[in-house]
Amino acid sequence: MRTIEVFDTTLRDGEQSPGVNLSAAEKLEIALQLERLGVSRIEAGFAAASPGDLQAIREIAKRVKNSTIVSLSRASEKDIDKAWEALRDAESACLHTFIATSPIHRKYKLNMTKEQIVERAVAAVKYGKKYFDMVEFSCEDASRTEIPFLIEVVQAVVDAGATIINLPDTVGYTMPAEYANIFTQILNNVHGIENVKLSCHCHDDLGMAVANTLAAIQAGATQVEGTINGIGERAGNVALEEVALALDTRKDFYQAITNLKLEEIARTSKLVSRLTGMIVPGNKAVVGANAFAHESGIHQDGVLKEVTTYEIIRPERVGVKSNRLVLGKLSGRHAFKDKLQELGYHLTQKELDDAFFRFKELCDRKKDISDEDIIALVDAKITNIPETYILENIQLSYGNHSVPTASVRVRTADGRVLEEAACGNGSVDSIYKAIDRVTNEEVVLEDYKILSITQGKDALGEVYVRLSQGDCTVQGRGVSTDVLEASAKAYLRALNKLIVRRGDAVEVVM
Ligand SMILES: CC(=O)SCCNC(=O)CCNC(=O)[C@H](O)C(C)(C)COP(=O)(O)OP(=O)(O)OC[C@H]1O[C@@H](n2cnc3c(N)ncnc32)[C@H](O)[C@@H]1OP(=O)(O)O
Ligand SMILES: CC(C)C(=O)C(=O)O
Repeated sequence: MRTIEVFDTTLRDGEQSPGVNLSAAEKLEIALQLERLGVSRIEAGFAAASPGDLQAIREIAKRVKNSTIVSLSRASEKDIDKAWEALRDAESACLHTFIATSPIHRKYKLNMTKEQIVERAVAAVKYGKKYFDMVEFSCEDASRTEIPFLIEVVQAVVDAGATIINLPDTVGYTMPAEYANIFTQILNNVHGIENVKLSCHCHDDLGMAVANTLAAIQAGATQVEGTINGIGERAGNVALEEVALALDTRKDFYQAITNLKLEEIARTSKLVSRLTGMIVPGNKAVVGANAFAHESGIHQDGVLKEVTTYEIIRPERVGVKSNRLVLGKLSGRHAFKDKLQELGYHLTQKELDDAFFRFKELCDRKKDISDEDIIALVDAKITNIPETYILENIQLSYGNHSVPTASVRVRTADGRVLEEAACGNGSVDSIYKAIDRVTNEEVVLEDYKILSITQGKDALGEVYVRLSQGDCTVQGRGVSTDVLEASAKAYLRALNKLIVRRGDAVEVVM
């Protein structure tokens, strides 16, 4: 089994994400977490970019002890001097110098001939070696460079003393087989390449970063460069957590692993997301909020029976506490029952079927079903009061210049359907007057309270009422996504209790 070294560039290429600008303190916090994650190298910044970046690299170099600290520099003495200034106190330091080698970059950006590129690359490596034992050289835009010229440049910088050679797919252009071929060609044609580390560095412009990285590893790369959460210039860099998990999960295929402490991945991802402001999409591999969530009934049933039916990574492996079965309209009875048991309910089959039916009804009205929704749904039924009146329908006419009018239809325990309408001082008052008429009851409304028990615009509302009739006082509770419906349910429930207390109730089966 080969061990692939991890070179993290979250603080350099990751910071090249538009909108991201980390302070020195934020960079240090991320660097310390990357050290805990176990990355071999931390590219902390580009020392020549600004005094602030130089200072941040310097702080990181002083504090981090177990990872090598790297600064990027152009192939220029001025930049390399700055990198040394930033890294001179590091326990372990590495210079990362680069120059573009592709025809497009040579012609349009650098305006240099092939000979000048080789000369500049060699000079930079030699100058860097005066300060640093470890010098990485990158052929920027390697994947669009003529392979014979790439071999020539790499041979020249290896001879000049580079200890790591990086072949970046700078613009995310290459395809896995092509990228693998570049590594094969370099390995087969550069003398002494076996004495240096060979690194891959992929961007995700065509969504190929992970595939290309894995292809390079298969072809012999010994170091992977990337960022946490895949942040970086344009479409980003390869997401290191995805590469690490692909290798870990498919050891059988790649015969290679990284030495990352995988259980630190979730924490690292959250920290990077929080400090950079780059939100991780829910469906992102390995670290997305939904990466270990199962939504549909058939999957949930499978996971409950044997987790490996639908999970190829155990959440604990990457530091996530557990998987989640998300209850919603696509869930089935197995997952619903499991959730009820987790919440402490042990229902009979009939109660379960009834609760499941009402759960599906709620799902059609509410997108996110929380534990509180389920508790409210079950509790509303579980108190088992015989229902003399069951609410069938409410209709309301309301306008700010008209008198609110409600029409209420109820079904009685013996099967009759009754309907009445009434006007009131407000919507709730009109509903309650219509219920009084339809039930032919005279009660006093002693108290009315409304609460939101779940969150969001479609939250469940909970209404409490207290009614009295003579000496008898009863309470009722109603729950619905609609507060007027919750109000009607609470009132009817209290009336049903009142009827039970008087001994008039017809026993109904739940
Ligand atoms: C693929 C990558 O991600 S590479 C890293 C990219 N990251 C960054 O650029 C972030 C940090 N950069 C910066 O702060 C600035 O660009 C600096 C400080 C490095 C340079 O700033 P300036 O001197 O104002 O130059 P500017 O950025 O406008 O242009 C880049 C110059 O460097 C030259 N250059 C580009 N790459 C290299 C290289 N690897 N080696 C030598 N020179 C290079 C360009 O040809 C251009 O030179 P010119 O001024 O003679 O035309
Ligand atoms: C400097 C190099 C390694 C780079 O970031 C790239 O080519 O994408």
